[in-house]
Amino acid sequence: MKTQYNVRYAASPQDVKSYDTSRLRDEFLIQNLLEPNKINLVYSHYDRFITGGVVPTESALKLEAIDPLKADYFLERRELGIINVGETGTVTVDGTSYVLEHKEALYVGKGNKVIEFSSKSENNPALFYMNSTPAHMSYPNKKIGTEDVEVIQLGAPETANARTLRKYIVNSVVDVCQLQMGMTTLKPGSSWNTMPAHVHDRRMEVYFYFEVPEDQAVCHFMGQPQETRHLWMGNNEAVISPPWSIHSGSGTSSYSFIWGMAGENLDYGDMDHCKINELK
Ligand SMILES: O=C(O)C(=O)C[C@H](O)C(=O)CO
Ligand SMILES: [Zn+2]
Repeated sequence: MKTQYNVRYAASPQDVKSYDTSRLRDEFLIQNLLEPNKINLVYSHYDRFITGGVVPTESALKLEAIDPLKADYFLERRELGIINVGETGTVTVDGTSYVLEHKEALYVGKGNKVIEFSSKSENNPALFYMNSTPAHMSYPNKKIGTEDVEVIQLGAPETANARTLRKYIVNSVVDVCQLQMGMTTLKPGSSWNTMPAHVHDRRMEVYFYFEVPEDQAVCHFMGQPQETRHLWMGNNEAVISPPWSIHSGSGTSSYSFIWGMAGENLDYGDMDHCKINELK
């Protein structure tokens, strides 16, 4: 089987308080997303958000509908965002090909039937990271190059949180139903992302950490602001953040991550910030 998937259910914050390390990791951590010649998908019941990884090597890989969708094709009722974190690759959507270089993205609207992924080089493949959410209408497909993104600088070296945030799939760049995606890169010497931390009860979120050196790690914090937990994460791993949870991390080196969100609104700035000195 070239397409593999698993399902994650939603949990109440009251229940999550009692999870031990392995239960916390089983419920929220997503490992082994990027495997050669495979499409790996995780279907979360938080906003029915799908997190995926596609690594085409010897042949093209086709995105098939998975059983939980009970759909004739994957995008029958969904939209899709793809960011290539590997080498040059191509995504073909109903016969139209989009070449995605490293850190380029593609938005694919509801209703597109045949989505295929390929790499220019089998030995240096594309690494397609994907997020997909239910969609109520069909918006045009759009490639988002590195020059199309909205870039903001956040944090400062003094607070170890200097970082560059790039908005790829937001409604000021591309028409979308509910999906938002972007990428944040820590500046050398800074370790903290998303600090001050925030929650947004209106949206869930998934973070995918990459560019984490092999022998380094990111400690990701989740949970209600006064009841936090942590998960140690390695390169190319993702973590599901429920709407009631903070999502913030500190790395033992600089790193990047892709954030993806879905839910009640498309307002990137709709966040309830937490006072750093009140976190528990
Ligand atoms: O570094 C940051 O801050 C982020 O990247 C925050 C995410 O974009 C986010 O959590 C949006 O809700
Ligand atoms: Zn957030």
